[in-house]
Amino acid sequence: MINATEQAEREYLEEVKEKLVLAVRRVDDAVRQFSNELREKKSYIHEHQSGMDDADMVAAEQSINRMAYTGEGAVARKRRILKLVQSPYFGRVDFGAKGQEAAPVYIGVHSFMDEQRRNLIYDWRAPISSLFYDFELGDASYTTPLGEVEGRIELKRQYKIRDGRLEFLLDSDVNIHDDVLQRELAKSSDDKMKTIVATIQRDQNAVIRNEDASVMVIQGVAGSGKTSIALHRIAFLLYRFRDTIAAKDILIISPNKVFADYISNVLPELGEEHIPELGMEELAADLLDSRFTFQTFFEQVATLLERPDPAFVERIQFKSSFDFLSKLNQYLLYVENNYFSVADLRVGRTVVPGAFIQQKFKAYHRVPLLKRFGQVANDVRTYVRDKVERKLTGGEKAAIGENIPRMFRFSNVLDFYRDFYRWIGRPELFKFDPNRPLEYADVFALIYLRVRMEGITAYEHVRHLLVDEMQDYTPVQYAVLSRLFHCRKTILGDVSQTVNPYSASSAETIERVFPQADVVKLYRSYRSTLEITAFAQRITPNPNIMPLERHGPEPTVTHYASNEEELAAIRQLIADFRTSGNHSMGIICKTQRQATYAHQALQAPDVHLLTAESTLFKEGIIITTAHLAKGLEFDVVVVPFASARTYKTEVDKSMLYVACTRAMHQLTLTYTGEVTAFLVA
Ligand SMILES: Nc1ncnc2c1ncn2[C@@H]1O[C@H](COP(=O)(O)OP(=O)(O)OP(=O)(O)O)[C@@H](O)[C@H]1O
Repeated sequence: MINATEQAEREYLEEVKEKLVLAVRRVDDAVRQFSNELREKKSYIHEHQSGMDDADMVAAEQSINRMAYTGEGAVARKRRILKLVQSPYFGRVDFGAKGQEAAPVYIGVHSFMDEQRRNLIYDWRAPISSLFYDFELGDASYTTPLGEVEGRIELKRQYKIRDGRLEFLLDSDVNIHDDVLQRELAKSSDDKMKTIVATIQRDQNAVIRNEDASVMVIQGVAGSGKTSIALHRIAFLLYRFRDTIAAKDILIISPNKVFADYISNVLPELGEEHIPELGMEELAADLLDSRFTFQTFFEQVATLLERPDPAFVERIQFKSSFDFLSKLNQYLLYVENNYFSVADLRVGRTVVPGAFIQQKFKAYHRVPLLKRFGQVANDVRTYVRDKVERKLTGGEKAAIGENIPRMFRFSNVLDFYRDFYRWIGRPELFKFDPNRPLEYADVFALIYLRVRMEGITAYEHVRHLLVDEMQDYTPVQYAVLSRLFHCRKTILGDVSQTVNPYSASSAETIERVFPQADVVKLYRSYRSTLEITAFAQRITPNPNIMPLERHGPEPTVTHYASNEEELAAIRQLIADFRTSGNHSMGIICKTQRQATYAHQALQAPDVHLLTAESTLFKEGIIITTAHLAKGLEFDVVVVPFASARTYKTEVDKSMLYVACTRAMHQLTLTYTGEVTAFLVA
C-alpha cells in the first residue's frame, strides 16, 4: 500500500527528474552551439589568416580558448546532472528560520536549480545541508559565511533512489540515520571504496566541515571511517573554497598504489576531479634526487617479519623516536656554531678578514647552511673589488667561490649524517655500505638533513596535504612533511594498526611535531559485525571502541591436521564464497612468501595475488599480506596459517589484528599445529 506521503514524494520525484532531463537537453543544445561557433571561428581564422596581424591572432586564440573552456564546463555540468537523474537526492529537512514557515530542503550529491533559479536540490556540502547531519527534529541552526541561522526542523526524511526509482523513504523523529546506516552497512561491499554522503554521522560531519584547523589529526579505531571522512573532507574543502583551491592543488600521500587505486573513485563519484597522489617512497626518491637506492617500507617490514635481528630493531626504534628528531635538531645547531672554521682569505694582495666572513655567514642564518656559501662568496667578492677598485678576474671570482665552502667541515649531506652518529657517540647505529640500499629508517633522516641544510621548495604549490596511515610514519618523516608542505594538513590513522610496532606513531607523537594540531578521536566502528569486532578485540583490546549493533556469524578458528587439509578447507571456503551473495573475499597472510605459496597452491583463474608491486586493486577473490590489505575491506576474510609458528612477535600480532579487522561480515581463521597465543583468550 502506498500512503499519501509516499504518493506525493513519488510524484515530486518524477517532477524533479523531468526538470533534470530538460536541463540535460539544454546543456546538449549549448554544447552543440559552442562547437558550431568554435568550428566557424576556426574556419574564419583559417581563411583570413594572411590578413591577420599578431594581435588579431592572439585575440582569436583567446576567444577559442574561452569557448573550449565554457564547453568543458558544460560537459562537466552534464555529467553532474546525469548523475542526479539516477539519484537526485537522499535527504530532506523541512526547516523554518525564526519567524518563517518551514520549507523543504532536498539534499543530494550536487546542487540543481531549475530555470527560475529555484534551488531544487542542495549540494550536501552547502551550509544548509549540515542541518541534515547535525540535528534531529526541533530547534536547529547552521552557519553560513554571513552568520548563524536559527530555526526549527519540522520534518526529516531519507530516501534511497536508485536508477531513478524510489526504493524506500523513511521519516525519523529520533535518530534518523540508524536504520539507513544499518542497511548500508549490511550490504556486501562494492569493489572499491564508496561515498557515504547519505549517512555521514554527526561526529564525522564535524571533521568533514572543519574549516579552521591548520593541521587535523584523526585517530580512529579500525573501520571508523577515517579514510572515507578524509576524502569527503577534501570534497568539502574543494566546494567551500572552490574559488581558490582546485583538485590539482591537493596531494594525497598514500601507503601504496593498490590503496591509491582502491580509494580513487570516491572523489570522482562526488563529482570532483581526480586528486594527485604520491607514495612516501616516491616522495623520498624525489627528495633524494634519486642519488641513493634505498630499502622500501615494505622491505623493512618484511625483514622484521622474517629475520628480526635485534640490532636492526634497535636502529629502527631509535630512528623512530622523538628523541632522534630532537638530537638531529641539536646537531644542526652544533654544526651551525662549530663547523664553519673561518680563516683570513687571501685574494691576490687583499686579505679578507675571517671575522668578516664569519659575520656574513651568521647574517644569512635564515638561509639553509649549504646554500649560504654562494651568498657569502658574493659579499667577499664585493669586499675585494672595493679594496682593489677594479673588476675581479674570472680566476679570482672562482677562487673565492671555491675557498668559502672549504672552510666548512663537509659539503655533502651524507657526510654530515654519518658524522651525526659520531657526534652522539653511537656510530654503530648507522649501517652504510655504498653498494647496498640505504636502510629505510635512514631515508627520511637523511632527507631531513638535506631539507634543513639545502632547503627544498618543490612542493610549495600544494594547498592541502592528506596523509593516510599516519601510524606508519615517524617523527622525522613528519618533520620533513612539515618543512616541505606549509599548507593545511589532514593526517589520519590508527596506532593499533601499525605494521611495524617499533616505529609506530600515535596521535600524541604527531602532536609533538605539530603542536597546533586539532586532534579528533573516533571510536565508533562501522565496518565489521559486532562478532568480528569483539574477536579482534581479543588480539588488541581497546576499551573505548564502540561497535555498531550489527550481527553476523561468529568468527571461527579451525585446526587442520596437515597443510593439505588446511588448503582443501580454504578451497571449500572459496567455493562457498562464489555461490554466496558476497562480492569480495580477502585471504590475508602474514608474509608475502605465504601469500605466494597460498596463491600457487590454491590456483584458480579468479583468485588474484596482490603484492607490493601491484598497482591496481583487483575485484573478487584476493590473496595478499596484512601489510597490503591495510586500509582495504572485504565481505569475507580468511586468515590462513594462524599458528603459533606464524604469529609470535609483536609485529606478527599487529599483522593479525590488521588482517582480522578487514572483514565486514565473515571471518575464518585456519591453522595447523598449535594455534597462535594471540588467539588464546
Ligand atoms: N557514516 C557512514 N555511513 C556508512 N558507512 C560508513 C560510515 N562511516 C564509515 N562507513 C563505512 O565503514 C567502512 C570503514 O570505513 P573506512 O575504511 O573509511 O574506515 P577507516 O577508519 O579508514 O578503517 P581502517 O583504519 O580500519 O582501514 C567503510 O565501508 C565505510 O563505507
